[in-house]
Amino acid sequence: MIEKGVLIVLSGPSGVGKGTVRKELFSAENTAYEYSVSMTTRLPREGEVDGKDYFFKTREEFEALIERDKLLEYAEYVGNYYGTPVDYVRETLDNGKDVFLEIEVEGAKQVREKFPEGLFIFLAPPSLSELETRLVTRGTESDDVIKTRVEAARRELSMMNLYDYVVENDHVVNACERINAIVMAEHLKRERVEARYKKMLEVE
Ligand SMILES: Nc1nc2c(ncn2[C@@H]2O[C@H](COP(=O)(O)OP(=O)(O)O)[C@@H](O)[C@H]2O)c(=O)[nH]1
Ligand SMILES: Nc1ncnc2c1ncn2[C@@H]1O[C@H](COP(=O)(O)OP(=O)(O)O)[C@@H](O)[C@H]1O
Repeated sequence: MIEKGVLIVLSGPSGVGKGTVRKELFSAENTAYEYSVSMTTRLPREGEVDGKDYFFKTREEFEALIERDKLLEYAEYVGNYYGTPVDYVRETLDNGKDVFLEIEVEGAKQVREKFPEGLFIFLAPPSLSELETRLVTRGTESDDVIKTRVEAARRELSMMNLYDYVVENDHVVNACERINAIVMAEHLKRERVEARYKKMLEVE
């Protein structure tokens, strides 16, 4: 029987660097995780590819997916829906591969309820003022929106104790190293290594 993969959920407040850290993790040649491409109703940005960055859907299509129970979780974020395709996640885990989700906190909460055996990692900023600086430097939001995001971040930060681990995103490479170490430790915990070791001894 194949061991099931680990469902890794990376979440945290807007602007903390989730997308940046995720891209860095997946830029490595030998990434051990499968990235679950999300569904969204937001319009593609320049350079974004359907099926690679997101599956771009109309609101009607997205609502039909909700109706048909095709999403592991979904949330409305700044006027658009975002959600995780449940069939892909289940099939990939069943094939023994780790699945990586990079989602906002409301969605992560839903996954926690449906999938408590997941590995929940909260990406935290070094400080609230650094978070604000990152939102400003990203330059994708107006001053008003940034203010709302920082307020929301206060609430979101209080949710970090619901996670298995908190990783500080001081430097992107450090955050990636910490995440990889956590996943490796989780595998050890789940005794996959022991099982493999036993198998090796059987073969020899
Ligand atoms: N709940 C949920 N959130 C998602 C999903 N995919 C992406 N997100 C989050 O949606 C938010 C907005 O994503 P996006 O529009 O790509 O903008 P950006 O990541 O802020 O540049 C981010 O916080 C993502 O982590 C998903 O499938 N479910
Ligand atoms: N460790 C870091 N140090 C400094 N800036 C960072 C770091 N991680 C991300 N950033 C910057 O912060 C901004 C927000 O990052 P982003 O990945 O879009 O956040 P999120 O996906 O959590 O909303 C971007 O301008 C990004 O380049």
